[in-house]
Amino acid sequence: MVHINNEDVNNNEVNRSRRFHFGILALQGAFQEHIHMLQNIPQVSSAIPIRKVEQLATIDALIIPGGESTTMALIAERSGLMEPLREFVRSGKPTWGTCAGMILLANEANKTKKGGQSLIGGLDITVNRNQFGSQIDSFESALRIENVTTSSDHLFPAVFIRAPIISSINSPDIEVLARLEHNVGETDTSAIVAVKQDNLLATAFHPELTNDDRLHKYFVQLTQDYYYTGKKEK
Ligand SMILES: NC(=O)CC[C@H](N)C(=O)O
Repeated sequence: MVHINNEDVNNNEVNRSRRFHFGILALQGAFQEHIHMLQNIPQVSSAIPIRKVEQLATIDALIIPGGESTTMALIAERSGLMEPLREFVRSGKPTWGTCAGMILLANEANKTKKGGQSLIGGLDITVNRNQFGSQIDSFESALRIENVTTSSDHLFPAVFIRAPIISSINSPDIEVLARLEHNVGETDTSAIVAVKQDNLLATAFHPELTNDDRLHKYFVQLTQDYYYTGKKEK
């Protein structure tokens, strides 16, 4: 093994060669696809399924996948993961929620089952679950995404499956990254479908179900920036 003496090398360069450990919450839903997508990105050292509390300490960043947010929350409660997940998010470490994962990261959710549902929280947004109803169960839409698609680029192929939308932004710290490009049923182009707040990212759709890894690369970049430029504790 090559030993690098930190004092001989510019500290920054040493840090910038670092690769990162990603965890994907694997209680239910589309976690395997996220793992595959991350594994092909050079800066990713590992992408592991997270099922136990102690695994959270081994990762630099977390993805909460799509699936069924009520089921995921129930399993998380039962396996004692809910509070440690909240703690992970509170620590400021990069976390990305897709679809059901976005619902879980929201501080508030509408159209929840009777009695509400428990959330991890962290993002100052309100989400509307199942925004598109059963008539339009799933659809694909090409999106412009801030920081991810450039004007010369092709748009992002976003797959929406019983998707939520962000119905309200409750803090000036929320950056809107994407809105619907076309009306879908009753939902018009004002509907917000991707946001960022510090190191928290949320998308209403499923980027892991496409061949387009731009959002995964963006999340890896966010993780790099977080560990290179100092942690922004909240
Ligand atoms: N594709 C998805 O993740 C669907 C989310 C699901 N409708 C929920 O409320 O949790």
